[in-house]
Amino acid sequence: MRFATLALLAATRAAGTKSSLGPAALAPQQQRDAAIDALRHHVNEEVEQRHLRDLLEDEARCNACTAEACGLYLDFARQKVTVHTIDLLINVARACNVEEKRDAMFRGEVMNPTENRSVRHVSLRATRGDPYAIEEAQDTLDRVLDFARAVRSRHVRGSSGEALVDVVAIGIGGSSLGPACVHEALASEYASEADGRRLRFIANVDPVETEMALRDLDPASTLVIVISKTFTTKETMLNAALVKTWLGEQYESHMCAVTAAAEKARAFGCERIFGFGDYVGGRYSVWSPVGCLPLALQYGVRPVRELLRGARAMDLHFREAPLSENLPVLLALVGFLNAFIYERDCRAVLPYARALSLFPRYVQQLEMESNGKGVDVEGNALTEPAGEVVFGEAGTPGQHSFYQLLHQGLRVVPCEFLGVCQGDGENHDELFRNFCAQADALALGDDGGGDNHRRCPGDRPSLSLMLDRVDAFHVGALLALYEHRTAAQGWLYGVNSFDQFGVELGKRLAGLIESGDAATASTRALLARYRAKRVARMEALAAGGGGASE
Ligand SMILES: O=P(O)(O)OC[C@H]1O[C@](O)(CO)[C@@H](O)[C@@H]1O
Repeated sequence: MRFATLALLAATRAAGTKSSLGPAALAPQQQRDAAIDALRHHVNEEVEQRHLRDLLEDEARCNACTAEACGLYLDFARQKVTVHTIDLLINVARACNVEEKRDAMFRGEVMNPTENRSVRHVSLRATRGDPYAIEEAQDTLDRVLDFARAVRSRHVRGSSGEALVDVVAIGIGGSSLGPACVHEALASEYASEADGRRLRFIANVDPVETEMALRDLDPASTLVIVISKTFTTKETMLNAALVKTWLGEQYESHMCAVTAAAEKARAFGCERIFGFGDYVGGRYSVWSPVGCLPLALQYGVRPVRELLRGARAMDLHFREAPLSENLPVLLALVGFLNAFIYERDCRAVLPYARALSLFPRYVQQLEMESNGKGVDVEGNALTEPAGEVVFGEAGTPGQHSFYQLLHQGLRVVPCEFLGVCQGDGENHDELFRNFCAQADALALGDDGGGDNHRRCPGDRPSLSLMLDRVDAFHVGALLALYEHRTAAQGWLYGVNSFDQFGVELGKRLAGLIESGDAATASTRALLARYRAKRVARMEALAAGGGGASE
């Protein structure tokens, strides 16, 4: 356990009772340090040594470790907490001004100081009367939905006069992961709304991705959406250029753009443009035309409205529920406890629902790009790491793969299990049994009948989150829950969750390589080999061979 602020704790104790140095008497940083030290001390003395097997026997404690909102039910009884730990965690949230920061975010204050931006994705799912609604965003949504209606009713035609039916969405990072995750989530429940339409995503600059996405699509009946907030992202621009060529000379009527840089989109050849403000970060943009346009084209207006309604319901809950019942805050506190106090570097997100199979990837960007920071919001080096390595996959296949490490490895990986109530038949029942059983197995463990090879130590923390069903409303609520959790956990860490300068360096070095100025001898050698192999392949082709045995 790290004790970066032990000195302050010692000073606090030396100065007398807790109340003599209570929160009100301390500066903000000291309040935070004191609250964290109190939590650390309690965990160290009263919780860490207690096995989850014992903690789970206390029924009152189990009941205290639940909360519910918007059709999502949280059970964190399998976390290494007592009822008192929850109180101390909430003290940490208060000392970090989580409520004040949340309110400032909703008011539209600058929450991203390094880029001098407000953070207003909540306004995208507001209704017109909400105090934090933005008229321009509401107008854009209306335009998006009108356009989707027109396309779906076959009134929008391509250059040859055919109606545009299938959609290819080109974008990367936040301009892809959210929309793709929701698309996958809705595919089964809203199959009849899709009515045979196809929605494909192209993110990776690997040309195989484009080839696979376009395979069996007809350019004459395909609408292409180039999604890029900046309209400068190299991968997206290269993929868009490839697809533009595939569309042929009359590409204009087949293309539209979603961007905050309309001029650049126009220069690329897109006339139909749906914008959004720079107050919406890429990874928080699924509620803008970034997500609403492809999803409304695929599933129609109603599911998109439901998605926004679910997210808005979570916004209201986040704004109004007391901290002890507030789902995003509780998730953030549990995450912080595991990462910061118990020093667990990884976290697994494990949906027991095929529909949520892209959710771990979505959360991965959301959290790792938001909270994977090395300095605090003022630029001071952090003394303890922020952010966790997030990974995961859907359903029982993981149990036959990486769960081995979860059960017996010495690395403890806190898990988040997502289960769904709705679902029929023996297979779904089995899925749900596994959702429950894995959480218990991790917590309880087993002595393996005295055989060390078979022994599972247990005492591995997890939480269980249950959705009533995977429909657009609950998916909206779920994504908004994780967005707010990410922001709240960022405030606990003290970082700016809304910039991402770390991703720039790799882009710059790729640019240097392009201009013949590779940064290291190792890279120069890799490039030389790459080029030599290409030359050999060309020579083999010219000589009539396939180059297969080069
Ligand atoms: O929408 P854009 O500007 O193409 O950016 C795509 C993604 O690239 C990133 O900036 C990271 O490189 C993400 O934050 C963003 O979601």
